[in-house]
Amino acid sequence: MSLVLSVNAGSSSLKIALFRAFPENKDEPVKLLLTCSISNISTPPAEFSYKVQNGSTKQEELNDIHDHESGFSHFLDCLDAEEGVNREDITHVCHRVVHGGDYSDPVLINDEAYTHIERLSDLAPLHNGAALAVIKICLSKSKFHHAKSITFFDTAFHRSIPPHISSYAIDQKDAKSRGLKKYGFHGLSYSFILRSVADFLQKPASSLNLIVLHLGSGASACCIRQGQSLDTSMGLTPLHGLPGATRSGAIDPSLIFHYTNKAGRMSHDEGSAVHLHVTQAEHILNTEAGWKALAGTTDFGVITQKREEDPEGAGLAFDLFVDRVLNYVGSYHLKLGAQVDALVFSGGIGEHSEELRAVLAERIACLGYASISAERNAAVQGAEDIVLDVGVPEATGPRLLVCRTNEEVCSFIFLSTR
Ligand SMILES: Nc1ncnc2c1ncn2[C@@H]1O[C@H](COP(=O)(O)OP(=O)(O)O)[C@@H](O)[C@H]1O
Ligand SMILES: CC(=O)OP(=O)(O)O
Ligand SMILES: [Mg+2]
Repeated sequence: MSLVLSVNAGSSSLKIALFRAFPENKDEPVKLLLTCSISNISTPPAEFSYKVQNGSTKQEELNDIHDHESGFSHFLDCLDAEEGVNREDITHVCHRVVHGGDYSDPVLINDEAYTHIERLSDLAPLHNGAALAVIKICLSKSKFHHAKSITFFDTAFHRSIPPHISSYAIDQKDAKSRGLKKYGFHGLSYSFILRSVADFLQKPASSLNLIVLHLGSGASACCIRQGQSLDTSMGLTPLHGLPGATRSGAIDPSLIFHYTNKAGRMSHDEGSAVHLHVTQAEHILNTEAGWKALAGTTDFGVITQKREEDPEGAGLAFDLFVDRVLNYVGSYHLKLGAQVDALVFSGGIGEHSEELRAVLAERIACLGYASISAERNAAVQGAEDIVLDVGVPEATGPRLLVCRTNEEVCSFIFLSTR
């Protein structure tokens, strides 16, 4: 018997799952033992939830968790108090690492891989550093005696994007020497969704054309053709594409050069302009923009509730998000030659916002997509299924699905099928 820990360091969350595997007996089913989820990780109080399968659940707000490292340490304290679980039995720790550059396969962490991921931290400032902080704890012999740490990269799923889509229209010699191209992210989520939707539709994954919306604190869209990523909305970094909890998403790149910390003033406004260093502008666009800037909250649930009473804040944020999502659905529909099996909603917002699903479904109905069923849409919240159809039962055209994504399981499945 061996225990496998899977860790997903998201921008606002840390999600962890512990599995029991039987490497010596392939017929013995793998068992999920417990899960832990810490959200609002950098805006205390963090929400800590810890659930033992068929056992106890702990849910609390904690002020002493302020980053991924303190969150993971708190999880380990809970794990140590768990009867029947011995940390010594953990043989593998799977880590989701958002930016893997040109790595196409999972990597066993050694000094070289660690340094490589560290170097890529500038390209995923909200993510790679957080994952490395957790990896560092797992590499410490006092914490994990025999465990191997393996990294699974979000970027790997998008290696199939062809050059005319992944290249930027800049000098290709510079672009190639400096690795400046679209990498794309949320790849573990997209590969879990592809596998789950294929099971649900009972079709081979390699035959599916999907438009998938992973809408969470970081939000992206992916165009999947014949089971492979053809395009995705994030780019060189996870900042591009759709706006998120604290990220601006796509902007005119020139905005950076006109941006001052006295919002609205242009650089030619002599005397009053406050010049920001480019890296400060990048920091603001990553951490002070998105819902936080528009509506004063990072919670899309609150935005949804307040959109009528606060049209200039929450209302603007909601409508702007709908507009940006439509940009991608429309263009991906064309890239797939209108041959789409399903549009899939996922991520914290996609899985929980009945309202956003309803508004988006209404807007894309003109392309022949299934009409949304109000009843099925409302029933998503209480359901346990991984994939749900929210279209009306007699619908024709591309299906409307919701998939509860699971990036922790995805890396584990990869490990267990090798
Ligand atoms: N009921 C809800 N309605 C709308 N949005 C929600 C709801 N519940 C959670 N969310 C959104 O989901 C986000 C978290 O998404 P998730 O994919 O779990 O995050 P992360 O990107 O950190 O992995 C929250 O910040 C919140 O905006
Ligand atoms: C890539 C990314 O934005 O990830 P997350 O949504 O987990 O922050
Ligand atoms: Mg996430």
